[in-house]
Amino acid sequence: MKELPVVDISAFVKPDSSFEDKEKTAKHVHKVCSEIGFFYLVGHGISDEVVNGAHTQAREFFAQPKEVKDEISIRKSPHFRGYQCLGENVTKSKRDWHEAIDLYKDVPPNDSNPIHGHNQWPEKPENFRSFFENYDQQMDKLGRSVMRAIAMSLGLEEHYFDKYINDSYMCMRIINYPPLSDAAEQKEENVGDSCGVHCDYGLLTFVNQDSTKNALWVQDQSGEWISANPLPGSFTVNLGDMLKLWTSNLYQSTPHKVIHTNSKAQRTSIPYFFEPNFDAIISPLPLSDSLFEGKKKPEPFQPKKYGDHLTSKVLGNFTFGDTLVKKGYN
Ligand SMILES: N=C(N)NCCCC[C@H](N)C(=O)O
Ligand SMILES: O=C(O)CCC(=O)C(=O)O
Ligand SMILES: [Fe+2]
Repeated sequence: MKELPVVDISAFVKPDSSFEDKEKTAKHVHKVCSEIGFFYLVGHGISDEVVNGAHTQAREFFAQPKEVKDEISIRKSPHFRGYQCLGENVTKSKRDWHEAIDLYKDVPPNDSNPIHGHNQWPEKPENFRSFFENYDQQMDKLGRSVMRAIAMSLGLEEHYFDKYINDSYMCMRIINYPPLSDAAEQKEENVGDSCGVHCDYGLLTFVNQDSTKNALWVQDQSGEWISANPLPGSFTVNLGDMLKLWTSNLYQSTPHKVIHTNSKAQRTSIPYFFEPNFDAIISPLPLSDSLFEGKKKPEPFQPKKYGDHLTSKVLGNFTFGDTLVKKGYN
């Protein structure tokens, strides 16, 4: 069985690393991003306490009765932020069998786009909000470090991406997956997977998985599905659509899905999406032909504003999407 590669990012996390150490890491990053676009990240500097704490917070929130969780229901937010119950998220017209809290960068509501607004935070657990605000800060810093490695891996200056990510539009999902068999037992209609096949929308996703095995699956370039079993001490990282666009398909925005069937236990996972600035225009980078060794360099893609891509995806993600369209959000 194939396994995902491991990337040690410490040369970009520690201050005062040598240029040689960074170059070595960047070379490896290049190989991994062009071959699969999914890897385990170690040497990231985030403490076990923070990594595990996210699961403790998540489990405590999801263990509450539905009425309590619905106090911050996403249906109450015109900004797509808050709690979505089982089956409320949709992927490729099928209902996903998970419940989640969706968070985005907190910004004043603004008529230019429906997603802009404030998050909904639960009353309990008590320190949930401060925990995840701190988590966001730490992950944002890590995202910038990995983007410096990505810049060098593409033969660009280390800080090339800084101006595109200095106001990154954070997205985070705090997810709970009951076993998929529950949906069948409860005769739920139109349920697909725990989370159906999709690619992520931005730059880098840092998935903080619990220890459940054989749940997250990744499709490689040959079409084979590989299990992204959690590796203790690592984040499971994948690239999003904006890196694929930036690199004209040299780097992969890898399709993945979640199927949680193999146990009676709930699975928690907290993907942190490190994104460009909302208004960043992503235009294909002027990459050297030599980077494409062996591969055909495709015609550059059309430039896109990241925020437009995010909005078009998010608007289609919920069972109540039609209502939103009728309300004039689309
Ligand atoms: N912010 C991100 N990347 N969220 C990914 C959610 C994936 C499932 C969603 N229903 C979909 O179809 O995309
Ligand atoms: O549950 C996971 O580990 C991954 C979830 C995911 O792919 C997503 O929410 O985009
Ligand atoms: Fe994903």
